[in-house]
Parts: sequence; C-alpha cells; structure tokens
Amino acid sequence: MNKIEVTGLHFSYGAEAVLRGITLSFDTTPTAIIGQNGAGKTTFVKLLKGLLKPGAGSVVINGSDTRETTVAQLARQIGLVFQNPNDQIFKNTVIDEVMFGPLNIGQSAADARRNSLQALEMVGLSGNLTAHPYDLSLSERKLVSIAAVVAMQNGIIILDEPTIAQDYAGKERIRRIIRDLRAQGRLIITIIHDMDFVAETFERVIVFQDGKVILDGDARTVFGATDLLYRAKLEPPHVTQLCKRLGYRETFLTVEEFIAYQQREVKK
Ligand SMILES: Nc1ncnc2c1ncn2[C@@H]1O[C@H](COP(=O)(O)OP(=O)(O)OP(=O)(O)O)[C@@H](O)[C@H]1O
Repeated sequence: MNKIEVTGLHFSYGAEAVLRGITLSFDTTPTAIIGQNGAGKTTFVKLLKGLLKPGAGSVVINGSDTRETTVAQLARQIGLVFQNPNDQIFKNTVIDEVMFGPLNIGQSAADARRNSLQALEMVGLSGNLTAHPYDLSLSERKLVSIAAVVAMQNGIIILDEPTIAQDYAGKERIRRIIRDLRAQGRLIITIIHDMDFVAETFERVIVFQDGKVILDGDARTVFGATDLLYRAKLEPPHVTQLCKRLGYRETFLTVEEFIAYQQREVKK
C-alpha cells in the first residue's frame, strides 16, 4: 500500500498563508507537481514528509496522520531527494553515503549494503563505490542522492528537481529510474520546472498556483489547458507550444508523437 490522502490542507509561515486548501490523493501513478517559484510546492512536499505539520486539514500517509506520526516513523515510508545534492551528502565514499539512510532506519548492515548496491546499480554508479562524492560531477552527485533514498526501500519517493544539472543522457537515466521505481510499485512524486521532461515522463500533472491546485489530470489534458497555464506563468512543453502556434488542434507532448502524426497524415 503506497497511498497519500491530503484533505483541506492549509499552511502558513507566520502570517504568510502559503497553502490554501489543498485536497489531493496519490496512488502509484508517477506524478509531477509544477508551478511558478513560490507557488508552495516545496512546502507541500515537506508537509507530506512530516517535516512540517498542517495548520489545518490533514496529510495521511498509508493510513497514518502525519500529526500523530514522528518524522522518524515517516522516514520508513517516504523519502525525499533534495534539489541540491550538496544539502544531503556528507560521507566520504559513495557506498557509505548511500548506506547511511538504510542503516539509520534500522536495516541490518547486510540488507543496507545489498539495497545500496542495487540502488547504485539502478542509477549507474556501481563502478564508483569508493569514490569521494565530491570527486564526482554535480549530476553524478544528484544520482548518489537518489540512490541513497532508493536504498531505504521507501514505498513513496519525492524527487525535487531531479533533472537539474543533467545532460540528455542523465535525463534519460532519470526517466529510466522513475520507470523502474514505478514498476516496483513505488509512488513517485516530482517537483519540476522542466516541462519537456514532464510531458515525456509523467502520467499525472498537478499545477500549483498561489498555494492552490488549479489543474490536476493526465499530462495531455493539463498541457492542453494553455490559457490556465499561461495565467499560472507556466510555459507548456516546447513541442506543444510549437504545434499550437502552427494551428494544430491536438495537444502533442513529444516530438516523436508529432512526427508519427505527420507521417500518418502524409500517408492518407
Ligand atoms: N522557511 C520559510 N520561512 C518563511 N517563508 C518561507 C519559508 N519557506 C518558504 N517560504 C515562503 O513560502 C512561499 C512558498 O515557498 P515554496 O518554497 O514552498 O514554493 P515553491 O513553489 O517550492 O517555489 P520554488 O519553485 O522556487 O522552489 C514563498 O513565498 C516562500 O518565500
């Protein structure tokens, strides 16, 4: 069971209301949360992780209300990969770094090592076990921080901007990781500004604006709602924008999709 139920969630930092009535359910559909800077995305995922507690409303993770659950208990169910890996990494070797989380939540040394080796295999860093994380590139460090959370075997994983500092190959790798985690039945939620990657990768997209959800649906429906997106100061994916400007009524999410459509039209 990997499930999140958020009901009537409000949160303020002092007098500043940041989340203003959010109701959402999450199952194992890979989901992207998008929204302009300051929309409340990071605050929302901190509430999911139990690092912040609701001002009003509730967050229920696999049946447990976060107000009645400690951060340590939640850490066994939900993992958060920070936007900046440098905020997360502090050990001297890659393998020690990745094993830290699993050991910390009570896995045996043997289990922690096995899960860490599998996670490093998944992110493509099995050849770097004894490297110092700071001798790796920023994009590789990001993969180390993903492996460190994957190895904890949480059913729910939140990624904050996973594609930052990733080149094309890195993005392909992250796409595969998300697909593999989904195939394992894990629930993946990602905060992200890279709309092309969202359109190519996520089945469900949720749009935050000023602490509220203004759109929630499959990627094609959300990216087809261009007026609402522009009002939320978001740009649809490049291929979606191009095709709309060329006058197509359909919402295209990927270049491949558009090419396939054109080839079908030519044959008619
Ligand atoms: N610790 C804090 N104390 C006070 N205000 C905060 C704190 N963290 C965030 N805020 C404010 O809350 C609002 C929402 O911030 P949040 O980081 O949740 O937005 P976001 O959608 O994640 O933005 P970004 O895309 O820039 O990461 C912003 O106005 C921000 O300045």
